[in-house]
Amino acid sequence: MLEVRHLVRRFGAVTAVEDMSLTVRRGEVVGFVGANGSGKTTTMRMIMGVLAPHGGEVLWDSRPVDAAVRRRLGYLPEERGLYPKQAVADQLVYLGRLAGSSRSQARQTAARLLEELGIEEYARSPLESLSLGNQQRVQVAAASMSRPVALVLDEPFSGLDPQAVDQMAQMLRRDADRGVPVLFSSHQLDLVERLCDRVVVVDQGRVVAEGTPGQLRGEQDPVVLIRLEGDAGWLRDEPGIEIRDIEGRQAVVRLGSWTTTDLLRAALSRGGVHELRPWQPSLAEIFREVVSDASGTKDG
Ligand SMILES: Nc1ncnc2c1ncn2[C@@H]1O[C@H](COP(=O)(O)OP(=O)(O)OP(=O)(O)O)[C@@H](O)[C@H]1O
Repeated sequence: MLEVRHLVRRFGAVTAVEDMSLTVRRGEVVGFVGANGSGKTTTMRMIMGVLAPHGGEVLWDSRPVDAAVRRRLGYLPEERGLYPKQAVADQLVYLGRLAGSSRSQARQTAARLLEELGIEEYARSPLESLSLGNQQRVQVAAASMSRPVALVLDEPFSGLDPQAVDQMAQMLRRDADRGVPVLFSSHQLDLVERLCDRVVVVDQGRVVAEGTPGQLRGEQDPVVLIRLEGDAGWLRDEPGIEIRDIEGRQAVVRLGSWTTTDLLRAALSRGGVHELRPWQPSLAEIFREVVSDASGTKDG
């Protein structure tokens, strides 16, 4: 189990990470989401020991991570970091050997990873001759060469086409199923929602929400969809509810101080109601909400 406890990191006057705590258990894929500059990369760098924390600690199986454990953490850094001119497979084999594999073991692992990621045909090509998306796949293969005990991936999905996204997602899921905790950052919230067991939402260097996508939804006021016989515009003038979306006869409404019955009664007094049902907000909507709530609390 990978644990981050109360990490702090400043850069001059800027506090990039204020008080970051999170856990990634074996078999779990955890999505790390937050606006630009919210402290995800800085946290990952501290997990990897690339950057020293100003407070807090990183634990592996309840013990502070040391150099030996760090060698076994697979890392996809934001700045990437393979050699553009060297052949893809050679770099992977080199990384495998650095992590203690024999040459033949490393070759086997490299071949398997390239195949899983659908880029085996480029094994002998220099990295720079690949498209950016394919280079990205090689970078992720590189993070997996050390037979990692955990994976820490900074935006592994950025720049990938839908097919590559699926291959990468399957690979991470397979790693997790083998017992490897996976932490990855992403701005693609639909993907995070699809792939993750848990989501950690950060804002201004601290965790503002955490849980399964289902739990995060449960913490919100109920949101309902209502479809009326007539125009739904009157809902805009009702205090105590919040319009999320409104178009013609249909609206998506956050109930706030209203109950579903209040809404039904108000709607029926104005005509027929064709449909009234719970609305599942997307992770993107939840994200907007928790981040704006957290910023509001701070400013106030
Ligand atoms: N080396 C550095 N020197 C100065 N400031 C830094 C440095 N690294 C990060 N920061 C600042 O720390 C804050 C957090 O940055 P960080 O890169 O961790 O955010 P992030 O959540 O990964 O953002 P993004 O989603 O844009 O990658 C930002 O304000 C950033 O400008």
